[in-house]
Amino acid sequence: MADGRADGRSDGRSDGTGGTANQREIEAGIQRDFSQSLSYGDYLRLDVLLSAQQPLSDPPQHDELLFIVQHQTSELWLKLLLHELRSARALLRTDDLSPALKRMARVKHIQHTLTDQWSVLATLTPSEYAEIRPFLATSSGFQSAQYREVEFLLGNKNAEMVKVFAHDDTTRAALDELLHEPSLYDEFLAYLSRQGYAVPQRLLERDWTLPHTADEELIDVFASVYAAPAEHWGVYETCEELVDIEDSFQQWRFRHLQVVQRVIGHKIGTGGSSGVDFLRRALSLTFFPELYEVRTRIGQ
Ligand code: HEM
Ligand SMILES: N[C@@H](CC(=O)c1ccccc1NC=O)C(=O)O
Repeated sequence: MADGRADGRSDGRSDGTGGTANQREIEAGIQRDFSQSLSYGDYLRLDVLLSAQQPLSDPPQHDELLFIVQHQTSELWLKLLLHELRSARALLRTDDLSPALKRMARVKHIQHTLTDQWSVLATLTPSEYAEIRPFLATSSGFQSAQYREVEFLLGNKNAEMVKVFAHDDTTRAALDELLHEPSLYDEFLAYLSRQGYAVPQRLLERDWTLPHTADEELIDVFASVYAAPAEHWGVYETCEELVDIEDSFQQWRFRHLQVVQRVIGHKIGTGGSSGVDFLRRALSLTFFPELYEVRTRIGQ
C-alpha cells in the first residue's frame, strides 16, 4: 500500500500520485456550475434568510447580531413546532394516535433545542444589552405571534393577547382562528371520549376561546389509566408525552426568566409589562392540569 495502511485507505496525505485522495475525488465528479441548476443557496433561499439581519444600533454595536440571530433562530424553530403541533392535533382528530405520538416526540426535541440555545444569549452582559436596548423601542417578545400561537395550540387561551396584533390583519386573523379552535389537549379529550373513556360532556362542548380548567372527573379517568398502564398503553404513552411537552415548555419559560433577570434585573419591559414579575407569574400556568393532579393519586 502506498500509504502503508492495511485497509488501503488514504490518511489524507499526499501519496505521490498527484494530490490527496480527497483532492482527486473533488476533481472527479463535484458539480461546479450552478448557472442552470439548483444550488444549496438557491434551495434554502439563503439570499432572503441571510439578508434579514438588519441591526438598528447607531453607532453599530457588536452584540446586536447575537440578539437578532437568537430571536430569528427561535422563530424558525417555533415555525416547525407549530407545524408539528398542528399536525399532531389533526392526527388525534382522525384517531391516528401513533403518528400523533411521533409528532409529539419531535416537538419535545425542538423545545429542548429552544431551551438549550438560551446559553448563547446568556453571554450578553447588562452593559452590552444597554447599548442595544434603546433601539428596540416598544418591540418585545410579547408581540411574537408564533409564540402566542404555540400557547393557544397548547391551550393557554387568552383573547387579550390577540389585541397587540390589531395593526396586522393577517396575523390577527390567524391567531383569532386558533383562539376559536380546540387545543391539542381538547382534541385528546375528544379522542378519549370516542374510545369509550368517561370524559365529561362539558369538556367536549365548550367555549374554545377559554382555557381548559381542572376537572375532578377527568382526573378519575386518568387515575384509571395510570392504575393499569398495560391496559391503556397508547393513552398512557400520550399522557406522558403531553407531560413532557408541558415540562419542556416550563423549562423554556424558566430559562427566559433567568436570562432576563441577569440582563435587565427588575426594569419594566419594552412591551409595557412589569418584566421579571410578569414572566414569573407565567410559570404558574399549566396546560394539562389533570395530568399533574393525577400524580397525587397514583399508588394510593
Ligand atoms: C436579553 C434578552 C431578553 C430580554 C431582556 C427579554 C425580556 C422580556 C420581557 C421583559 C418580557 C415581558 C414583556 C415586556 O414587557 O416586554 C419578555 C417577554 C417575552 N419574550 Fe423576551 N427577552 C429576551 C429575549 C427573548 C428571546 C431570545 C425570546 C425568543 C423568542 C423571547 C421571547 C419572549 C416572549 C415570547 C415573550 C412573551 C412571554 C409571555 O407572554 O409569557 N425573549 N421578554
Ligand atoms: N422585552 C425586552 C426587549 C426584548 O427582549 C425584545 C425586543 C425586541 C424583540 C425581541 C425581544 N425579545 C424578547 O422579549 C426588554 O424589555 O428589554
